[in-house]
Amino acid sequence: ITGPRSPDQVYSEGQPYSFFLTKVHGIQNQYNQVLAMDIKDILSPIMGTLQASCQFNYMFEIPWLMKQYPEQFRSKPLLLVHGFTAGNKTALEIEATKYSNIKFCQARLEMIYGTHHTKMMMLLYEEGMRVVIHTSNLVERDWYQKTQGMWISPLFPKLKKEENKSNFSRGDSPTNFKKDLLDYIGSYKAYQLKDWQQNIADHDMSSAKVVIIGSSPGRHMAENKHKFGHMRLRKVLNTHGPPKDFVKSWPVIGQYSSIGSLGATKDAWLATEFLQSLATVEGSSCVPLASINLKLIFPTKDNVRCSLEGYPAGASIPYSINVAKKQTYLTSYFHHWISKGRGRSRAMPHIKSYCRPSPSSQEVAWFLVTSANLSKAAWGALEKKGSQLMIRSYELGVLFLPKFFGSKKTIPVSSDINDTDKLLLPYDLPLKPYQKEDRPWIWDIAYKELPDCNGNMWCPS
Ligand SMILES: O=C(O)c1c[nH]c2c(Br)cccc2c1=O
Repeated sequence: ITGPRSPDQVYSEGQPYSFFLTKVHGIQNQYNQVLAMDIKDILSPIMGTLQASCQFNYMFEIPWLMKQYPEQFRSKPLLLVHGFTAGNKTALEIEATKYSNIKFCQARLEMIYGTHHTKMMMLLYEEGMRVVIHTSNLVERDWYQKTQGMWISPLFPKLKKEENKSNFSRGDSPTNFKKDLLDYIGSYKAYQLKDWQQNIADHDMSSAKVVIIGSSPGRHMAENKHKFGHMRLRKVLNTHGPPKDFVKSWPVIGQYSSIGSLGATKDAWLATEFLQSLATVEGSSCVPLASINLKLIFPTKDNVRCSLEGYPAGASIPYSINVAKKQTYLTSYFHHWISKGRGRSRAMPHIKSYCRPSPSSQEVAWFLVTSANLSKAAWGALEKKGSQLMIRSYELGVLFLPKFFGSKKTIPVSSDINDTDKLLLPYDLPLKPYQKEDRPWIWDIAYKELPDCNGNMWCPS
């Protein structure tokens, strides 16, 4: 079909991977008609008759959010799960005063510098329940001219009464989606989430094909060491990852919109502990790391300057000069943000994704879309001789593994929107490495030499 599609048509065209990007204002139509959804599409009555919803996120603009729900759903119970404290928490509650259907759950953040990054919608319908795990804040500018990703679950039917009496794991999938989602939500230890835990338990999620990869703040040790963060990814790839010899020469790609302090050298965390997890293969995680080619995608200052939003796009790419100057070794890993295939080279990335592509770029051994940036806060850092993993923030993502999509060893990928039978990547392959004059975007320094596409300079105060 050519021309505008209804959300359910876009949804079915995106199966079986169900990985979509957000629509972008100001690019050619065809790039928004294929495998792209707006928040209004997700919340459309065509996707289900809403009874209640729960929005996990980091940033919220409540009046804007309410307008994204269809009129007839705006009075349905809405639970907002956030990480705000003190003044920010009060401000959020004041913003919601006039909406009597809104309730709050403040996620515990006991680790300093931790944030509640997780972005998830749980949608309870008359017809069943749907889960959306994505990368966009619930603010207008995150859904306007950025590249954002989302996984939209199937419509999970309600379990018949007698079925779910036994225990929570009734109606789970081969990927343990339901159990892992309940474990993640359980890690909040918040009574306000009890009803939604029950909603999950009450639904048949056996059709979920993705694996949950979450992060929850804390020091995770012993049997919990592989429950979250990069050790969770290591465990899942150890169990379900590619055969060692099959991917020997395959690179690993990290793509994100912010970078934390990763240590003074590549061997402090990035090229050792973190790469060890990303490069994990079936049956063993002991891979000679020096042989693995790690490629990082991060927008250059010119990518931002020439973007649809201009320099202001950089207000959502918070890489600070004080962090960057301590880790100039990263530049040798960096690659441009280029997304010609998806029409999004000028729609700056706020999506975070990781994958293991073949040298030919035709297939991947796995693909992960997540809220987790390139930071120890998000992925965790091993402590006490590797006996515990310290994570500061809440994060959530979904991992696509070949075996759960019926194929033997790989998932075919493309960035050409005509290949809708493949997993469509958010950026072009092969990647373009930084040249020596390229600089990563840094958000807290001035750019006064060249104006952006709106004729403005960037003078952060
Ligand atoms: O995870 C996210 O969505 C984000 C986390 N931190 C941010 C900061 Br700090 C400044 C501006 C934007 C973001 C952001 O978008």
